[in-house]
Amino acid sequence: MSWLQLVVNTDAEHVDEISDSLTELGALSVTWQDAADQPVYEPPLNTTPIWQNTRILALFEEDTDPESLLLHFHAVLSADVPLSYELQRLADQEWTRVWMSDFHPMRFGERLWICPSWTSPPEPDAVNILLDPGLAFGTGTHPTTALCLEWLDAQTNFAGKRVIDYGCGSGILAIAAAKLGSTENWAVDIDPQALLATRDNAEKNGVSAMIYTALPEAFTLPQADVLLANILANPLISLAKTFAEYLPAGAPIVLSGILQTQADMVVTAYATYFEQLSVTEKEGWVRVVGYKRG
Ligand SMILES: C[S@@+](CC[C@H](N)C(=O)[O-])C[C@H]1O[C@@H](n2cnc3c(N)ncnc32)[C@H](O)[C@@H]1O
Repeated sequence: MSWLQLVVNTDAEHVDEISDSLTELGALSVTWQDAADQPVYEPPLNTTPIWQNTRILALFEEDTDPESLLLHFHAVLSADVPLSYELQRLADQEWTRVWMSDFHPMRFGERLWICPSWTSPPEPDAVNILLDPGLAFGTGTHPTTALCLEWLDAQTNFAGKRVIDYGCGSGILAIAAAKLGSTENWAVDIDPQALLATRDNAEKNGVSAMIYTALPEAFTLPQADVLLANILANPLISLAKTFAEYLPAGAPIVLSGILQTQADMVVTAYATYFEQLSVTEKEGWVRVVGYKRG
């Protein structure tokens, strides 16, 4: 099985517009990464620095016609969007191999470790999550994931909790929550591939019994104790009211995937339903944490 991958380099301001366009064009998944953190695809030396800020990876079915895809891509974007791009054929195996060379155990906060399965956890008594890179986003290398993992690590009262991981990708946040003691963890994603990856990763970590997966349209839940969502700013803003309905008064919400320049608009959208909103920055990305109003 192979995939057609469109790799787009752009500046941080245009991530949302381009990601939305790629979704509109039928991408199976759209993920992004800070180019500086990702040595796999070195930017060409003559690339304007601003275009190197962010790299968007969009995966399409293998039988997608590349010419028609590029034609439509240009048609849906505004003419002044700064970008460079490259089309690649990607086999599942290749995807895994390129990441393996750059993936090593990483610690988040005091006790949470993400370890690839081919390494030995450096601290066997820590909370170790075994996670291998795959097609779904979420290995901990991206600051947006790291911000959520650091928040999770700082929680001391997860025993018996019900958690929602909205935009679960690899399931990394739901699995971390389960390993920290929460008993019912709902992993939700628009991408069926992410739900498969989450189930697979949950099994490898021995927490399958605590993880439930669902597409957003199939997801109904009375209320949870915590909601984490690492998706882009625009979907987060659209989902503010829905998320508020999933939480009782006083329950925390953790939002990530937000550029520093977008923090104010996310805070404004959530202030209607949540209070004590705080913003934490990491490498140009922010996490917003708040508590459901009473
Ligand atoms: C940046 S990844 C986050 C993955 C993982 N939770 C992490 O923290 O690393 C965002 C995920 O959200 C999913 N997603 C994007 N928009 C969504 C939406 N409106 N509803 C549910 N999932 C969405 C994407 O398919 C992707 O898997």
